[in-house]
Amino acid sequence: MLIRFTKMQGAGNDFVMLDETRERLNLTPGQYRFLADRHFGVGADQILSVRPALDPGIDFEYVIHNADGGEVEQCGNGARCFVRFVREQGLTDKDTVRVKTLSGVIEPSLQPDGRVTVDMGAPIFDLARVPFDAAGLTPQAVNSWSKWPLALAGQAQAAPVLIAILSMGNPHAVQRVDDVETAPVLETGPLIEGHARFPRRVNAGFMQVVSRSQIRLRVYERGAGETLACGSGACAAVVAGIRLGLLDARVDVLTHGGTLSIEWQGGLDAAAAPVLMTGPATTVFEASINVPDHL
Ligand SMILES: N[C@H](CCC[C@H](N)C(=O)O)C(=O)O
Repeated sequence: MLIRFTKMQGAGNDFVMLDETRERLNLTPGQYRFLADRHFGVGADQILSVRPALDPGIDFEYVIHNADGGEVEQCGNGARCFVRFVREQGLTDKDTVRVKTLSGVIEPSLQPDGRVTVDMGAPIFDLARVPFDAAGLTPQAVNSWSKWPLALAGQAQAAPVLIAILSMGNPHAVQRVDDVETAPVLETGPLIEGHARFPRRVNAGFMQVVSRSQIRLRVYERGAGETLACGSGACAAVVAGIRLGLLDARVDVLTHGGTLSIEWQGGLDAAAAPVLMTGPATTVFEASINVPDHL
C-alpha cells in the first residue's frame, strides 16, 4: 500500500504524520511498527493520525501509536506538530484547534514566534487513573506528596524513589536525579517502563533540578525507548517539582532535543489547573512509502 506521509519533529521527538481526514488507512500494529522503523521504514518515535472530528465543537481527532505499534492516550510534542500539520496541509485556517485524543480534548495554538503552545489539561493524581497498583506499598509521605520506592528486579543499586506518579492523559513516573547525564536511564528506564505496578506500562522521567525555573530531563518513553524529548513527560516533571516546592510556576525544561517551556499555576490547593506547554514544531519532509500489506 503506497502511503503519503509528512515527517515532523518537536524538540527532536519525531513523528510520521498521516492525513486520514478523507479516508482511513486501517493500518495494523505491524504496519505502524514498519513506519516507525529507522532502518526498514521512515523512522519515528510515534505515528500520528489526523482524523475528522465526530463531536460538535471539536476540530479534529488525533490518534497516537508508539513505535512499538501500540495506541496510546496522549503525546505532547505531537500535539504541537499536529496544529502545524493541519495548517500546512490546508485542513484548517485556525491558529488554535480543539483536538480530541483517547484521553480527552487538548488545544494547541500556533504562536506569532513560530512556537506552539498546548493546553495539556490538568494533571491526574488519582493513582488508580494513572494507572498504578499501590497494593502493599507504603509511601514515604512528604508534605502531602508521597515518594514511592520502586524495587526493580535484579538491580544491585538502591530502588529508585519515584517523587511523582501521575497522568497527563498518559502515565508518568518521575524521579529526581543529581545529573541526568550520569543517571541510569537506559538501565533502569526499561525496568520502570514495564514494571508490574503499571498495568499499562509507564513513561519513566529522570529530572535534574538546575534552579527554581530550570530543569534538565531525560525520559525513557513507554513503547518508544529514550526519546530526545517528551512533552507530556516535561509537563509531568514540572508538576512534580512544583508539588514538592522545588520549582516556580514557569519552568524551562532542557532536553537532549531542545527546550520546552512549561507553566502550571497548580499546587496543593489548585491541582486542577491546566498545564501549558510551549515549544517548537518543525516539518522535516514529505514523501510516500510502500507499506507491505501483510504485517
Ligand atoms: N510514549 C508516550 C506517548 C508519547 C509521549 C511523548 N512523545 C510526548 O511528547 O508526550 C506514551 O506511551 O504515553
